[in-house]
Amino acid sequence: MKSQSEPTSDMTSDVPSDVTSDVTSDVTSGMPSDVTSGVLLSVRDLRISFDGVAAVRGLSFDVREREVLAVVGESGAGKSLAARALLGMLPKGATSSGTVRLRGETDIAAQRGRRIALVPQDALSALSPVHPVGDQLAAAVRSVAGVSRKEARARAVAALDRVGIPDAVRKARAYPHEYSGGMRQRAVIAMATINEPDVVVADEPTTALDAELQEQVLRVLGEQREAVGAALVLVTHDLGVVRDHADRVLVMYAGRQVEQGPTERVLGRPRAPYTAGLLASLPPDAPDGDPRTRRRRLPSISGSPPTPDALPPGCAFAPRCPLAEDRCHQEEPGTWTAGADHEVSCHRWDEVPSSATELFLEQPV
Ligand SMILES: Nc1ncnc2c1ncn2[C@@H]1O[C@H](COP(=O)(O)OP(=O)(O)OP(=O)(O)O)[C@@H](O)[C@H]1O
Repeated sequence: MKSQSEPTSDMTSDVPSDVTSDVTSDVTSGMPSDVTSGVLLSVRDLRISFDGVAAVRGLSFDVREREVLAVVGESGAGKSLAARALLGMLPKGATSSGTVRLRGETDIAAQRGRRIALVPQDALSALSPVHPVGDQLAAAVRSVAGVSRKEARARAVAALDRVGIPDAVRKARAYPHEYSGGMRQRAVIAMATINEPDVVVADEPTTALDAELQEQVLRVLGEQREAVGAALVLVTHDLGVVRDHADRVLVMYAGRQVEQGPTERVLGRPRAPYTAGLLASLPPDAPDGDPRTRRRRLPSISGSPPTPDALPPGCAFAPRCPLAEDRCHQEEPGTWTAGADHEVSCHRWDEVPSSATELFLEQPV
């Protein structure tokens, strides 16, 4: 017998009800070409501000069918805001413009939980503490598919089993606080993928976990999104994760795109000094870290990113950039094509050396 009300059917419903989804308000007219070009999700000139201060400043990118797009950058770059905009889940006080289209549709909020789903940083925020996990998954199923309670329940247990929750029948009856951190994050992945969405947005999904669990959870996320054929937008500050898991990468700094393109191209031959700086900062013990960093002290990009209300003139990265020259401090760079499907926003992109990480390495002692 159930004494509590039905659990929420939408994993995003724990988000404050004051979220806005006005990002879709500026709808491009005409027939969306992305519907026929393998582009699932199309973002154009996304801008997000708080009290007139711009935190995301004109972001455009596409997510294609089944691809993994990583969004990477330091803290405050605007990654989470951009990710939330994809789901029509901006925080209170945010104003936005630009276009987000999912398979040509602009009413993203209506598609949340079915065609697009979130794996948040903190699993507890996605799960109700007062309902058993299995009930929450079953409710998510019933919100989309006209199936019986029994069938929804069976799908919930199967989903928990698929993400590697041992004794899924019993665990389905347990509450979130009875799960370990890693298990909770698996349950949230099960929740995000149970309705076979087209796109999963994972916002730093392993931040709260230790290193071993991080790898496990990323593996499970990869397996599940492949199993349901979804694309994945993976927000991370870790280029090691990008290299291991992403087909394409969007590098952000101070609310703007710095560089985007296929992971191999962007990390193999970064054209923006900022990307090179992030690469040079990969820990020396990272399996794919630049071997040169192992011989020297771990470098980092000196200084810290500006806050949105204190952006420097010109390129926001210029004060930290070893290649900055006068115009970098005066004019914001446009966007150039550096190769097939490879864009860069840097005045000096074609002068960045092939050994760009060297720009940030300390000299041997
Ligand atoms: N609710 C909010 N109210 C006011 N400003 C906000 C709010 N959320 C974000 N911002 C501003 O937007 C900036 C970008 O935030 P965002 O969370 O997208 O950064 P991020 O790149 O995801 O960083 P992190 O890796 O630390 O999560 C913040 O530094 C802050 O200045």
